[in-house]
Amino acid sequence: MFNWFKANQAQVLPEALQQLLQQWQLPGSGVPLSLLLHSARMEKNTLQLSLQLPLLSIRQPLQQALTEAGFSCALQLSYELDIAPVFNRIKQIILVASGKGGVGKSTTAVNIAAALALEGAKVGLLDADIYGPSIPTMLGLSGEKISSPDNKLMQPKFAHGVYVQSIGFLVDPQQASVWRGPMASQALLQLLNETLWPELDYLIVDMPPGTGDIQLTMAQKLPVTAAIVVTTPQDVALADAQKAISMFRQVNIALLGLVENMSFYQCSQCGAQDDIFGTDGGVALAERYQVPVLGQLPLQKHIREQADAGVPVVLKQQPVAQIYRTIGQQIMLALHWQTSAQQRRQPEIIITDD
Ligand SMILES: Nc1ncnc2c1ncn2[C@@H]1O[C@H](COP(=O)(O)OP(=O)(O)OP(=O)(O)O)[C@@H](O)[C@H]1O
Repeated sequence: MFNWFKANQAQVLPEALQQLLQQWQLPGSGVPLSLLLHSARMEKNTLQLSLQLPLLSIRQPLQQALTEAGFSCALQLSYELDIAPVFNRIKQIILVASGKGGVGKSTTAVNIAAALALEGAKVGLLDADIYGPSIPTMLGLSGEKISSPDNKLMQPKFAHGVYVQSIGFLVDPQQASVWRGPMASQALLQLLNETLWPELDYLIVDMPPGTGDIQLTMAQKLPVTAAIVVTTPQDVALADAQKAISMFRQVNIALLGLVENMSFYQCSQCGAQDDIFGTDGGVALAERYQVPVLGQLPLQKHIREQADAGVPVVLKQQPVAQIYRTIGQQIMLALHWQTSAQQRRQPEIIITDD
């Protein structure tokens, strides 16, 4: 249970407001807000909620619910992730993988990273795709070179709310694509180790496509929190996605779920849909392996255009942006439930006069 107020510092919340906060659920997921609260307090007509997750997207609907219930207070959201870092100042590392190339893994990684940043999270994105580091282009950073203030550690780039490091900033992609497993995983570890990452809640790693030696070694060497597999719905991609799921199971990395990309084609003119890669293949695969489907994205011109323009589509007023935001939120929630109870801060004791 959480605190309604901190003793001696603020007034007790009115009963009706306590009730509203008890009952209110996150739009979409239906998760009770009360499960995600550290504390709630009213100060100078501002309701201050300290959350266990960065969830800026709830501000507007919650404010609306408060107004509708007759509370005219302002709303202030803050968060504190009670998780011990897995690596230096990085709290969680999430791999984005695919069994097959070209299914939209990097596009998904970029949009998820930007979606988490929109929630107010501290996010990093590490582009480990030695076969085609496309993250710099997708974040408008192509041609950039990494600088090192102390000639030892590298300064990550910052774009659209995300700290970025890419193998593409450092080496010629032609050269990197012929690396063998140990070289590639060594380079990845170096990128992780020798970058001046600030404090991060989430570091998203865009893995090279496939399930071979390189991917396996990388997955094993990194202090990974969890993974996501991106697939398209057609049979050839699904067979490879299956291998990716097996690979993570083999090395005991928790799989948060599947993202089915290019689930259907959506015409940018008339909105008509067509299942050019088949229907719900990713959903069937997820069912078979008992993993959640985090989201289904259409094959849509806006997604590709925004990727080429260096501004992830999630930042735009597009219906598809909401799908990425939902995926981002699901990832945060899944990681949150996964975190062991012991790791979380114990709730503070409420001291009252009676
Ligand atoms: N849902 C989508 N709708 C339209 N275009 C998309 C979609 N997803 C990805 N693309 C486009 O498809 C191309 C490949 O995407 P992306 O680079 O993300 O794939 P990948 O799986 O990371 O590839 P690689 O195997 O090279 O790592 C890009 O041009 C991207 O803009």
